[in-house]
Amino acid sequence: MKPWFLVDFIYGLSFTARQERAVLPDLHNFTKNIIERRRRKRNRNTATGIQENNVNEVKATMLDILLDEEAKGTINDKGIREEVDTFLFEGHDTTATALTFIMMRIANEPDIQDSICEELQDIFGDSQRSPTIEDLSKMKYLECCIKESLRLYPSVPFLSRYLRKEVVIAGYTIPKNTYVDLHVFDIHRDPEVYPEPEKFRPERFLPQNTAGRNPYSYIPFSAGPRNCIGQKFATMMIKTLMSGILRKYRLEPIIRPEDLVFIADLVLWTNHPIDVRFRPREHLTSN
Ligand code: HEM
Repeated sequence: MKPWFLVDFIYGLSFTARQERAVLPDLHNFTKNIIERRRRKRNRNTATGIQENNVNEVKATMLDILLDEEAKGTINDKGIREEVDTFLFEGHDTTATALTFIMMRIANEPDIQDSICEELQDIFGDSQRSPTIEDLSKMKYLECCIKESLRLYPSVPFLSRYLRKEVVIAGYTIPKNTYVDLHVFDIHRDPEVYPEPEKFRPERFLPQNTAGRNPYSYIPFSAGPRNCIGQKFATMMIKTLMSGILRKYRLEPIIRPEDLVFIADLVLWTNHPIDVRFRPREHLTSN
């Protein structure tokens, strides 16, 4: 953090600000295209009388709600773009990072990988059908693995808040008007809450083992009024992708967890690629 960047004028002269100005038009065009495509589709549907929220049609999306509000004059084009930006950028890198780390870790935990595959075998048998929402809800063990992976590798490694009021925590007074960083990465490695914190133990998240645990000791999706709105969707995405991959491939390690060198940026990353080997499973049968 460079405190002098807090002064807009100084930041505006920096190399970082120049880079930002160079890439911003691409980013805005990407979002504008998404909004325009939806606007055109809605206009076409209005002209032809198609109801989007008819069960036989595509369901109404959050973007539709925003476009409805625009028609009522409660939000403008820029406001819609900012909302779409938030969803795209909060949702993309975080989920991609979570997937990368869980694949790496599962590749390094062959017994745990076998247990996930047994669960998938119970759900799907030898069928290659796509998962339904009900199938996803049956993936209890995979869900524990996702939670354990997000404990060790939280996509958002720290959260920042600006204190408008003075706060006293454990006898320490933090004055108002202070920026506070909450180090999720370290909170998730507290040995008093998670004995042998570096070990990958999905059973830490079985209901009988989470009862009584302080809810703020596990915050990969943050907590409170500004927590992640996409939490359930992200978990469903990861289950869909991981189950799809593990039904077809065995994951084998290339990089070891102890070799990771982390970078705590806005999203957790490493200063090197994270490679995993995909070995096709032989027993695949078609159905
Ligand atoms: C594994 C995947 C994800 C992780 C770990 C994650 C984590 C987080 C965290 C920690 C925050 C709070 C940031 C803060 O308090 O400063 C957040 C906010 C948010 N997330 Fe996610 N997220 C994920 C996926 C998604 C997805 C898929 C979406 C959208 C479909 C999404 C949408 C949002 C939005 C809109 C916010 C802002 C909420 C607000 O400020 O009120 N996230 N996310």
